[in-house]
Amino acid sequence: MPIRAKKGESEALEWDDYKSMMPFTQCVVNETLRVANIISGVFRRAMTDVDIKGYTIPKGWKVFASFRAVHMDRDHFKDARSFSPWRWQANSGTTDSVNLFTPFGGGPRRCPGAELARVELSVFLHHLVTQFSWVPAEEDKLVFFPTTRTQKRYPILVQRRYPPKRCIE
Ligand code: HEM
Repeated sequence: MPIRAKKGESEALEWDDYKSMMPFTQCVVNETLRVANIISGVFRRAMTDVDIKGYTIPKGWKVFASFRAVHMDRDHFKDARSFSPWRWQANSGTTDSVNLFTPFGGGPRRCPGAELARVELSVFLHHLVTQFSWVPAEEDKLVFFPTTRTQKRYPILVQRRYPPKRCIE
């Protein structure tokens, strides 16, 4: 792993090491969170009357802010239903503002575990793809409603790789 190779044998990996490397893994994590986030949105209560795009959300009403609706909107993400990590390479992956990609919510209640979740996903993906290979155990089907998921939870047959695959990031 290039990150490990840059450090001394007994030197621990640090946050900056992780942040400086694995750029494509970050794209895969982003794309996974865009297409199949476990959380599809958040509830908010209007503390006052809120005017938005010609509508009024009256004080006290609850609204559901659907991240999923935005993340799967073709106007913002080309071929929105395609899993394409490469879309995150060129730019932020979206056509404009940061509010178009909010898998961890936003504002003062934004998920405090966001970076931990991302690093855990990155470490998991690194070990999965470098040390294991897999094939589908049975035919499965991808569905997009009410959320993105596989009908049979995508059962797989896993094999350890000998030797492990080299990481090229
Ligand atoms: C992929 C993994 C995760 C996703 C997609 C996720 C997403 C979210 C979202 C959407 C919210 C609501 C944010 C809002 O209301 O604007 C939230 C809140 C929260 N998350 Fe996460 N989360 C993840 C992992 C984690 C982890 C690993 C931790 C802690 C170790 C964590 C701790 C929390 C806490 C404590 C809140 C409540 C924050 C508050 O209400 O002030 N989450 N998360």
